[in-house]
This record gives sequence, C-alpha cells and structure tokens, in this order.
Amino acid sequence: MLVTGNDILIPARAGQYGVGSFNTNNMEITQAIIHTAERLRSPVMVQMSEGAIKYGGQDLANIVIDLARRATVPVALHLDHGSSYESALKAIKMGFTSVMIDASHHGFEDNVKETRRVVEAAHAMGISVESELGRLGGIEEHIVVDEKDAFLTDPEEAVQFIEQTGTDYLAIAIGTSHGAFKGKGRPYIDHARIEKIASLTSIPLVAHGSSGVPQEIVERFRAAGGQIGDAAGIADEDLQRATGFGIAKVNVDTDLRLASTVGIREALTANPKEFDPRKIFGPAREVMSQVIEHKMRVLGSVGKA
Ligand SMILES: O=C(COP(=O)(O)O)N(O)CCCCO
Ligand code: NA
Ligand SMILES: [Zn+2]
Repeated sequence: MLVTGNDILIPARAGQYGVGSFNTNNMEITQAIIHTAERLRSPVMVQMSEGAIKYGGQDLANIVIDLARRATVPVALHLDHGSSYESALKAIKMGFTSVMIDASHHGFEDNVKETRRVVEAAHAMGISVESELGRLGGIEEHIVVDEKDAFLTDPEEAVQFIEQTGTDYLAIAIGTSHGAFKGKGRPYIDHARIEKIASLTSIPLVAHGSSGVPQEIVERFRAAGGQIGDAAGIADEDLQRATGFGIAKVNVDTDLRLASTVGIREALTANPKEFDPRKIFGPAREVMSQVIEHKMRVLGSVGKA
C-alpha cells in the first residue's frame, strides 16, 4: 500500500531497524525494489531525485505509485534531494508521499527558513518531510563538497534545527558520502556522533551515501568490461550499528547502478547476438534484487511489514 514516509520510518526508529530508500530511474529498478520488499515482507521507500524526475517524469512516478498502491507491504514515494520549495511542492502534486528539502548548503538560519516553509506546506497536505543538517563529503548531485568543507552534524544544532523546523526526519552527516568511492578501504563512520544525536532526538534519522559497494559486484562489473577504480562503500556492520541508534532511513543508489549495469553487461557479453530488450534488462532486475535483498537483511527490515 502507498503510505507516507512517517508511516514507515516512525516504527523503524522505534523498532531499531533501518528501511532502505532506493533510487529508481525506470520500470525494472522499481520492480526489483518493490517485488523484493514484498517477497521479504519488508517496508520500503522508493525515491526519485530531481534528475530522475527530469528523466522519467510523471510516467515514471505513475509506475511507482501504481506498484506501491498494489503492493502488499508499505511503500512510500520520496523526493530525494529536493533543491527548492517549488521542487518539493511539484513532487507532492505528482503524487509523492514524502519529500526532502535539502537546504544543507545554506547557513543554519537559511536552512531553517527554507525547511520550515516546505514543512508547513507539506504537512497541510498530509505529506512528511526530510531535511538535512551538515554536509556529506563526495558529490551531492548538484553540489561538489570537497572533504575540507564537508562538515559533520553538530548534535546540539540538530536539536535546535528539529525544534525550529518541525522536520519529520533528518539526514545527518556522519562520515558517509555519495557515490562508489567513499574512502580508501573502510569509510570512517562517526558512531559516537550518531549515538549522541540519537540520545538527544526522537525523530527518525537518515543516512545518505549508504551503498555498500559489494566487492563481488565490483569484480563482476570489471569482468564484464566495466571500468572502475578502487571502489568502496559503507561496511555492513557500520550500518547495522547505526540502525541501533536512530538511523531509520538508509539511502541506496550506487549499489543499484552497479548491479543493473552488471546484469546488462553480462547479458550482452554472454551473447553478442542478443537484441531482445527483455533478455538484456531482465538480468539487470535479477542482480538488483539480490543486492536489495542483502541490504534489507543488513538493515533488519525483513519481516517488519
Ligand atoms: O544518498 C544517496 C545514495 O548514496 P549512494 O551513492 O551511497 O548510493 N542518495 O541520496 C542517492 C542520490 C545521490 C547520487 O547517487
Ligand atoms: Na533523501
Ligand atoms: Zn543523498
């Protein structure tokens, strides 16, 4: 069934498990996400970035909304990294049931102002809101934040920000970063900071940049002709530890990008004569389902629907 982000995340924080929020850009990715959630009896969030909305528009949103409505587990459609009040409202008009307003590149006051505006409008329409305080390292889609400027979330500021904005859930910067290159070897996750923020707050917390970049997938990617440097993602045990301390929404995009590309490259290299799109995109769905299943088991959301 199609629900809001709060319907999924409030129980997740209370139950100390994480729920994957997976980015989609087409039908096969959406099917892999929602069918795997149903098979494992797991709640799930499907998210679209502004780039995905540009790419698939209402057509793609309608695919998500229809699958979500017919799903036998709770599914929310979430706007990922909404960059403005207008963008958030447009997503709500498109049928999104959860929106992020990412004003984290502003100073505290402007972030509060922008976030509060979206919260008031979204709440008037029964939609729940994610906001962000602190900046991830890595590339935030439209913003390049290099390491020295990336700053982690201050626990006291987080308390103030939540009080002043009414945000429903909060993305915090705790050492993760977007993309396939999260650090040399095991990326540093500031668990003390997560635990401090969790002890001072009661709303669901969000971890961006939470792809694990499984080495097995990276090796298959290279073996099937893909080129990638030494890729690294967040360790399963770091994610598991974080879900015990307030992290309830866990954003995953890169793992699906790698998995779908592995499926497609393997299909094409295995049979150069193939040109039936179902034989090319079908395998992508398979590999993505495996990766999604692993993530749901790591987060502890299996059987929670
Ligand atoms: O936090 C994430 C995903 O992080 P990851 O790149 O670890 O999958 N997102 O918000 C997805 C969009 C960012 C570009 O991928
Ligand atoms: Na988001
Ligand atoms: Zn993100």
